[in-house]
Amino acid sequence: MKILLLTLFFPIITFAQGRPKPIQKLVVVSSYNQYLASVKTNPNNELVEITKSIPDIKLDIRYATNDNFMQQVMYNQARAFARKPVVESLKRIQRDLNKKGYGLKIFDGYRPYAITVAFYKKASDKNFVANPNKGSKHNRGCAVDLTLINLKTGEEIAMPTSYDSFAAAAAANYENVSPELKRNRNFLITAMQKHGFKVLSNEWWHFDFNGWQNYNLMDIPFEKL
Ligand SMILES: C[C@@H](N)C(=O)N[C@H](C)C(=O)O
Ligand SMILES: [Zn+2]
Repeated sequence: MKILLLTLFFPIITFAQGRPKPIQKLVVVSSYNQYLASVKTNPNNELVEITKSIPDIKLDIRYATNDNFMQQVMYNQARAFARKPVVESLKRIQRDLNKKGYGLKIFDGYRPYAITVAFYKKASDKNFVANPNKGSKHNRGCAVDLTLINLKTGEEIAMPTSYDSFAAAAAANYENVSPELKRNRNFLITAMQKHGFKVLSNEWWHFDFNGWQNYNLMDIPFEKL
């Protein structure tokens, strides 16, 4: 009986153990018509231009300038987009912050997949850029890079590092910073968390929108949107 059971189960076990995990093919939407169809099916898929929904929000789109870690212009247009529910949440955050004398400044939103590929190729430290094998939440229109400004002066609120610094102090829970910087960073993180965003552990400025898994990776340039 024992032998019979072993003979029956052995091939199944080896098959299950020996079979390599199926490689998941990455789906990246690069057709504008396919994107339009997805919006028709679900209006939440729309990539909304952030300034159209929040006209008073400040932009500093570094990837449309040379002033970024790539030291080259990556975007032809200084624009920022995100999926509809992401922008709606940003609007609520901006409203909350404005009441306290602060505002948001956006460094980046939706990022076409091809840009993530270029980042990964050139970045000196791959811990600060998404691996194209998985793609970035920016490619899904579900991540934003941002900071706080003083509403009266328009000046940035001091943070532990500059944007896109590859330093250890960029970590969202880095301890060895002054009480003031820690307060500012935590104030931003709390304001974002309240409306559905989660900070990236090694980048205080990068926030992923909860539910990003429901959105496809995209490779459509800003010019088409
Ligand atoms: C490149 C940096 N601003 C960034 O967004 N990094 C994360 C990890 C990403 O590429 O998704
Ligand atoms: Zn980011």
